[in-house]
Amino acid sequence: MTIKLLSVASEIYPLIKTGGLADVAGALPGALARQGVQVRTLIPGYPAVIARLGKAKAVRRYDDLFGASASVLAAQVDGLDLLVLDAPDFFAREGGPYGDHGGNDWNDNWRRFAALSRAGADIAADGVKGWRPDIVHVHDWQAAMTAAYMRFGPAAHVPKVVTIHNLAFQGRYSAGIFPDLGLPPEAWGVDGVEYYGGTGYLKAGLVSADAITTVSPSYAQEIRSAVHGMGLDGLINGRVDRLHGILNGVDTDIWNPATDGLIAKPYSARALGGRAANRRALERRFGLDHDGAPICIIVSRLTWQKGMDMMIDAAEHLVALGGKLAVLGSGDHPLEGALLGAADRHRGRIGVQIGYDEPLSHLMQAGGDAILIPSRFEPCGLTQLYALRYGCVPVVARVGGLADTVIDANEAAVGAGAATGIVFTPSDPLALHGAINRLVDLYGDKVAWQAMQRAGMRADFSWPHSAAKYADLYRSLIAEAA
Ligand SMILES: Nc1ncnc2c1ncn2[C@@H]1O[C@H](COP(=O)(O)OP(=O)(O)O[C@H]2O[C@H](CO)[C@@H](O)[C@H](O)[C@H]2O)[C@@H](O)[C@H]1O
Repeated sequence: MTIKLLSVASEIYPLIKTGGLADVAGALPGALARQGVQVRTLIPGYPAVIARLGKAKAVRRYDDLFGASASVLAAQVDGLDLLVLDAPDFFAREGGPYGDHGGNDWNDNWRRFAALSRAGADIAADGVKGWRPDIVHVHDWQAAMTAAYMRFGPAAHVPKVVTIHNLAFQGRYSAGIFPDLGLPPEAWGVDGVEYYGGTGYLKAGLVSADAITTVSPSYAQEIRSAVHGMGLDGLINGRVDRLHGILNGVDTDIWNPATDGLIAKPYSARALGGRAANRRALERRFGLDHDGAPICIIVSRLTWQKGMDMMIDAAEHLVALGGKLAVLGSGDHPLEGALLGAADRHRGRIGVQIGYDEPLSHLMQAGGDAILIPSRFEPCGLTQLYALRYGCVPVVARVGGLADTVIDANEAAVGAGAATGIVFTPSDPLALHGAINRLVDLYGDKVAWQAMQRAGMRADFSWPHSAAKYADLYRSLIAEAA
């Protein structure tokens, strides 16, 4: 039996992306189709989305959705079956999906994402033009309230899955918004949307879901602890029988060094020599010296989560050892400034580009020798998966999905040809320095290094395995609800 699934997300690649959530929301529908799951994805009608719609049909209209007139448009874009919440009052704005160009969150985000979630629950209840979902899968706090609206409304019987991509973002607001959310009074309370005296969107989703998933097995364990649970560990432990860790995958149509049109020269594990042209292109792009020293790359949000504050010292250390560094990212302004300062001090050795540049991220994976990911926590991490596929050796902290996907180059693993990267713990400056020492040493041993590159390129983190796990989960929840 084909399963009809409504996915609700606040971003989706290739239409709108600020991070890994978009990659997952964009790749899962195709992977799930091969598992007999037909996905339609509800997303907000940001300008970038509306611009791509072409011929779209209004399949639902609202005169007053949290004070705005809105409609749901159905369209196919790049093979994605989309339902777009077109609500210009909420989404037709200059800036990013969550805030203005200056990085300030919109102050009506509570209303914008309650509206998205309300629309999701309405589609779950009524369907659109005869299409009714058998199950609803929502992503992160921006969509999590869908599960609460469903639970306290006519779609209560439809199974709901909430996926946590990052517990650090929870959608916490004051208690004062509750009367405007349009939920019944019984939704207020410890088993509902109330969260430490305020309103918690992700929390409301987690208590309302039939299954909670997160994006790696290790992170599923870690969030049960106070250190990584970010205030929700009690709730998560109480629902542990409903908790699943399913690893993200790589969209191998987009991330394939043999066919990638965004890199200087395609290559494969058998013909690694092709990387040299990408390496040179990367050096040119970042103004790095042309020499044989290892090039480390960073493609990341520049934040505390990603351990980027540790990178300022670590960059000095890498340069002192003769290495080079190319950074692409944006985020905390002081960190951006500090990295630019390091690049100024070390011309030819450190290059920094502040901003978001999808094509450049491909060239970096293809030309970099190693990618540095010193995250303090990492629900899954996608850049190490792309790196593995591109023969760019990951140097990662042993947390979350990083721990689940990279095999450390200890003596035994190197001897067995199994090593795929360098894994260090804890996520602190000392251990990061140690990892950089190991990286520079290992890079000097060309045979061991290439063996590591090839082992990483052979590792299979494509979507079929994970999509099968999601499909099994959906089938069991549908059977349970029947
Ligand atoms: N400046 C830039 N220019 C171009 N591309 C850039 C970029 N900065 C980042 N990217 C890209 O954005 C994505 C980031 O994905 P990650 O999984 O690493 O982290 P993120 O923290 O956003 O996602 C959260 O959700 C995902 C999905 O579940 C989890 O893997 C992760 O652990 C969790 O923190 C990658 O595709 C990367 O290439």
